[in-house]
Amino acid sequence: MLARSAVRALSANSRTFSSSAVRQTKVAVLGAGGGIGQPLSLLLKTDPLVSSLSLYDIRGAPGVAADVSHVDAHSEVNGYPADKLDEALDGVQVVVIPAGVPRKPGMTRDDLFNTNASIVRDLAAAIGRVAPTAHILVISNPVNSTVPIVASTLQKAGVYNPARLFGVTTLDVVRAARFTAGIAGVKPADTPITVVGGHSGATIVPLLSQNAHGKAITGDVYKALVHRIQFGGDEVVKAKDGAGSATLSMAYAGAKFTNSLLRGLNGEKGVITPTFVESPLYKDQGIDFFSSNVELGVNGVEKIYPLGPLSAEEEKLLEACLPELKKNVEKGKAFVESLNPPC
Ligand SMILES: NC(=O)C1=CN([C@@H]2O[C@H](COP(=O)(O)OP(=O)(O)OC[C@H]3O[C@@H](n4cnc5c(N)ncnc54)[C@H](O)[C@@H]3O)[C@@H](O)[C@H]2O)C=CC1
Ligand SMILES: O=C([O-])CC(=O)C(=O)O
Repeated sequence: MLARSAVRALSANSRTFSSSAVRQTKVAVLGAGGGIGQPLSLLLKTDPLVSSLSLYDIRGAPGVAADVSHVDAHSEVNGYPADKLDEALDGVQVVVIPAGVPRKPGMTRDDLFNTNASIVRDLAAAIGRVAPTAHILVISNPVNSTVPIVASTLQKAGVYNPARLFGVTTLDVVRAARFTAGIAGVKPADTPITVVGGHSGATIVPLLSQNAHGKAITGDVYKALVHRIQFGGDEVVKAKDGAGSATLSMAYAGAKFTNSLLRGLNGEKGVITPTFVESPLYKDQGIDFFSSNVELGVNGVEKIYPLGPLSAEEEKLLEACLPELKKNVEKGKAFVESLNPPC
């Protein structure tokens, strides 16, 4: 039988081993009381790479936290009301932001700008102050503008690191895989589709030709598939008929992207997925942010991949994407600059 002191030493060692083998991460959700925030918080609670969850909202976060905290996963959960943003951000390494208003039928994502721009800017300023090295995952629309708003806000605060800022475009990737698989009669796992550009209508560019099943889809079926991927959000807004936009599929996509980032931060190699980041790909055309395949690693963005071979149709989609994306990105940057123009 082992002496009691030897047992204590062994269990101390195994604790040390397990905590260094898998880095556990404190994650905050800002907007945790909302349609996306609630199911996203639940899914993050079940992610073994999350050690602690900080749930913040101007309404209802302590209740959501009390509820989610009963799930028998190991992470601890705390909820913070409107006046406790700084406490919610204390010590977090990853912040996911689904705060802001969703669309109603007849609206574009850009119609959300007037309300969501200042919400996202204020949250970014708090992150810059309290958790300046956190990785920030922006869900709030219009993503094409809210990501530049976060970047410019952090830049002003002198703490911007482009390797740590991500627009979450995973729902486009999820939809592209699902819709393509449905047409091809295969599993979504067989139709991983790279989606590039931005996250609204014509700025969403699915590269179907890079997948064997996607490439086989042509003519009117191809056109309808591209339209459905680009306007999948509108499909949900219409079906919800005034009650908001995609929440459950977005929570799934948000949890999926967060898990990819956490795996990268943990040192896993080869974690590659599309995300909207500061990118060199179209900087020569004045577009600072672009979504393409990105390798995620210990520093966040490790490598930004070029688009690869495009079909003639995809070249045209890209041509339509770039001017609209440029406008959206510039609008976000101008919003922050206009508040305090550079001398
Ligand atoms: N990136 C993407 O693919 C997608 C983005 N979205 C966007 O996500 C956002 C949220 O959508 P839903 O959850 O459906 O809306 P929701 O209205 O159900 O929830 C938003 C939550 O944000 C909270 N909030 C508002 N101001 C806040 C602040 N200053 N600080 C913290 N929390 C604040 C509200 O109290 C509310 O609980 C919308 O802008 C929507 O367009 C939605 C689907 C997909
Ligand atoms: O369509 C919306 O407003 C919400 C969204 O971004 C999406 O579902 O892709």
